Amino acid sequence: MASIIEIKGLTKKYKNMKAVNNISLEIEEGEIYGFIGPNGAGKSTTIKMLLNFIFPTSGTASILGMDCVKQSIEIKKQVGYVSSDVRYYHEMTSLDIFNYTAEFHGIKNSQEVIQHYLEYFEIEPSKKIADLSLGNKKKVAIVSALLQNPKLLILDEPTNGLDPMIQHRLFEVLEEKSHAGMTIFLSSHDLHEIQTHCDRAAFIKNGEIISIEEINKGKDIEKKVTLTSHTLEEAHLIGIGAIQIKQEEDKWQFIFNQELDQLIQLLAKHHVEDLEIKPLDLEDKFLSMYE
Ligand SMILES: Nc1ncnc2c1ncn2[C@@H]1O[C@H](COP(=O)(O)OP(=O)(O)OP(=O)(O)O)[C@@H](O)[C@H]1O
Repeated sequence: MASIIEIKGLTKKYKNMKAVNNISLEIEEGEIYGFIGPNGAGKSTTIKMLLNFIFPTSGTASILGMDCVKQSIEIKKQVGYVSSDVRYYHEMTSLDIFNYTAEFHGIKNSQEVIQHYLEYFEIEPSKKIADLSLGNKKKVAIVSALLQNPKLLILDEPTNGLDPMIQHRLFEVLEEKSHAGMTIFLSSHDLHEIQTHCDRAAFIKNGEIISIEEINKGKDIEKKVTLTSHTLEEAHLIGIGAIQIKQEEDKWQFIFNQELDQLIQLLAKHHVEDLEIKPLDLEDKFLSMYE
C-alpha cells in the first residue's frame, strides 16, 4: 500500500518550547487514521505543518509523495481540510459556500451532490453563516471538504459541536469514502470515536508520539481484570506477571497479558467473590496515557 502522508522527524519550536518534537508517522492509502492526545499536545500544530500554514523548525512531511513546504499548492488541490474552528464570511449562505467550492474545484454534477449532502446532513441552504450555530457551521465545512472528493481528507476535531445523529452520519460517509480509497486523518478527543471508526491511531503528548495502535484487528491479548478477593495479595499478582495493579480494600484491578491458565490457577487457591476479564480496549490504554 502507498503512503499518503509521510512525516519524518518533524519538529516545531516556539522559542524554547517544542510544540511538536521529532515526530514520524506514515499513513497508508484508504486508512482512517486517528490522531489523539490531550489539549495542547501538538495535534493542530502537526496538521498546520502538513498544510503549510506554518513552517517546520526541522524535519520533513510529504503528502501524496509531494513535499509539504515546496509543493503545497499542488497538495492543496488534492486535500480536503476541516479546521477545528470554522470561519467563513458571515454574509454568505451555506449554499453560497457549496457553490463556490464546487466552482473553484470544477466539480461535475455538483448540484446533485450538494442536494444530497444538504439533505443528509440536514443543512438549511439559505441561512447565513452569521446565523448558524457552531455545529451547523461545522457541517458546512465538512460538506465543503467532502464535495471536493479529495484523495486525502484532514479533519481537525470534526465532531466537536455535532449532535450524535450527525456524528453517526459523518462516520457512515467517512467509512464509505475510505472503502472507495480516500485516506482520512482526523484528530479527536473522543476515545470511543477513535476505537469505533479508525484503523489505526497515534497518541501524541507534549509534542511526542508515545504510541501507535492498530485498532479492531482482534490481535490484542491484553486483558483488563477486575475482581474482589480478601485473601489475594499484590505479590501473588506480580508473581504471575500482572501489571498496573490497583487495589482498594479487597477490590483489585490489573492488566494481564500472559496465558489465562496462570491466572485461573492462582485464583483457584483464593476466595474470589466476583471476577470480570475483558479485552483491554483503546479507552483503557489511552486514558492511562492522559495521566
Ligand atoms: N503560535 C504559537 N506560539 C506559541 N506557542 C504555540 C503557538 N501555537 C501553539 N502553541 C503551543 O503549542 C502547543 C501545541 O498546541 P496545539 O494547538 O498543536 O495542541 P492541540 O493538541 O491541537 O490541542 P487541542 O486539543 O487543545 O486543540 C501548545 O502548548 C500551544 O500552547
